[in-house]
Amino acid sequence: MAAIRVDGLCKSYGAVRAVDGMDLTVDRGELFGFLGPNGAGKTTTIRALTGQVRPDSGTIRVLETDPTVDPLETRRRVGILPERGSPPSFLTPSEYLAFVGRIRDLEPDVVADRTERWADRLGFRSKLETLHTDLSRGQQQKVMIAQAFIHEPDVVLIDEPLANLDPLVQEQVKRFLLAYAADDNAIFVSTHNIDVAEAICSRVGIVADGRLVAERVPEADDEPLLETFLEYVGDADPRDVPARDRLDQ
Ligand SMILES: Nc1ncnc2c1ncn2[C@@H]1O[C@H](COP(=O)(O)OP(=O)(O)OP(=O)(O)O)[C@@H](O)[C@H]1O
Repeated sequence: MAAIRVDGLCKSYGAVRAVDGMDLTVDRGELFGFLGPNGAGKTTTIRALTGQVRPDSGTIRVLETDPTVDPLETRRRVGILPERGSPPSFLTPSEYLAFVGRIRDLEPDVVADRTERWADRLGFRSKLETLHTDLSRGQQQKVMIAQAFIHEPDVVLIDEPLANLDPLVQEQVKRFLLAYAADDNAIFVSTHNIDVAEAICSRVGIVADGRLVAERVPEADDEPLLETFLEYVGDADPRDVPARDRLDQ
């Protein structure tokens, strides 16, 4: 049974067809890249996968649960790293991760143990008792990565995983994501960074105008992903459009 299955998903906002007949499947063990230009429908699809957006039509199953029927159960079982998410400014990483652990039904000593492991892995141990408001954007992103994985979910949905991280931490996070997916979990990574997709994803779906227009296995394909991307998406080079510079939202 697929970890994520989407069939014929459609969602419009007024006259804008944000998602228009999306079909995709992600199996356990896969690090699936959802690659598309600005406005292609990536975030709307992720929001539908987590039950935050109600589709107009189509079916979705995440770990065999329908997020439109049971969004709370879906959110309990998956990890979510939203693109613009940031931890509450008035809490410290320790307090926030303890809070997330409680919501996820984890024992306090398990949360404390995992908090320390994540703080060591991503290098924010010295900031565990500092209010988020006094942390840099990259340090906050590390805390957000920790909260997405703290309950060791079978499926993790990530919007732009490496935004705001320095190159060393990017490398650590890439390695972690690869190992985590290989351990019979499914990771769904939405990005418009073609280098990230090519470097870490076992399979890449190219999304344009609200639907999947091509799928590639970077390791097995001769054609560079950039070529395929341009073939389907036009002549905008996604390397020219870093997330923080986008103006269209
Ligand atoms: N709440 C909303 N109300 C109206 N239109 C919306 C809303 N959310 C998204 N859209 C529109 O739907 C389309 C798809 O948006 P979406 O955010 O899903 O794209 P995306 O692929 O995530 O883009 P980006 O890479 O820029 O984040 C866009 O045209 C966008 O303007």
